Amino acid sequence: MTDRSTLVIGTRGSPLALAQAHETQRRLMQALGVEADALPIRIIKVMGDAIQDRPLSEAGGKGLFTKEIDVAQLEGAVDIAVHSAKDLPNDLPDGLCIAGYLPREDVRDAFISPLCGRIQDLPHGARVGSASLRRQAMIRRLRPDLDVALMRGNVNTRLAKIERGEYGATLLALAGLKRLGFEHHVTAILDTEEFLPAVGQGAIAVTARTGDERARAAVARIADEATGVALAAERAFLRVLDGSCRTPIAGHARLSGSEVAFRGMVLRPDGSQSVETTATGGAAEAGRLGTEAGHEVRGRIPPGFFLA
Ligand SMILES: NCc1[nH]cc(CCC(=O)O)c1CC(=O)O
Repeated sequence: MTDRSTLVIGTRGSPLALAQAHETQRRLMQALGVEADALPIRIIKVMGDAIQDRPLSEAGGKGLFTKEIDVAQLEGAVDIAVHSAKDLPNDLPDGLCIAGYLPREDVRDAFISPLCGRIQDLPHGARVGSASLRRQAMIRRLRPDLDVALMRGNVNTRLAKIERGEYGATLLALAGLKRLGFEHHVTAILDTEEFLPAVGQGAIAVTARTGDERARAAVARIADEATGVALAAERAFLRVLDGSCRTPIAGHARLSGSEVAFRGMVLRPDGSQSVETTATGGAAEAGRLGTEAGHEVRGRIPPGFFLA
């Protein structure tokens, strides 16, 4: 266990992860009325940042962005950890829990290209880079003629690849671009109607040891209820459908008043087919809503759907 007077924040070392850790630190300083030195940030190296030459879906295993942080947290080297909700596996290891989510950033994807203003206007066969199976399938659905290629690396690296002309366009989460101050790189923001975001996109999850009441109470002070409700629905949907990390899945829940509206989708990797559902229900039932939506979609997936 670390010093009682401090709460050590664990994070990956990518620029976006650090921005998210600093946002968490800032919010905790304000909520708890303490200085930054009471909330030290400790960077932990993770496998997902080391592998840059292949899709992470081929690198094997879940939690490539979280495992080493989980270990540090369970050993007591860090007390809370800051994760992009999107990169958090369905099941946390025993002994860790999501203590809260920060208020969600914009959930939408951004289109970035020096060539044109919209995916629809890209030249025939243009090379579009993305590492996300969901984005690859969605792009192919809109434009089967494009050359959709793997693009790895953190947000900064990907923007550099566009600037060097290695790719004609890419898609990135608007949330990450905003947090890095890179909004000016955005060519167009994609409506959730035509381009459904990933489960958890734009949300930051803060984890703690299940038995660490002090850390959990601190995070509860900065936790956003509406984001928690939306994420309960989205993560429940993912849990039902994600047999593997090779499945293009999208899902987005929104809370208005006490009602949750959810939309979820699975796509064939080549974008030729998709199965989609919408559901609404009470906020208290968000998890069940997502689970039922998942079962409903799963029941309509044709045989061989994912084997494109
Ligand atoms: N998988 C990488 C990742 N994890 C979270 C974000 C962006 C921030 C977010 O969605 O909260 C990104 C980059 C991207 O998809 O553009």
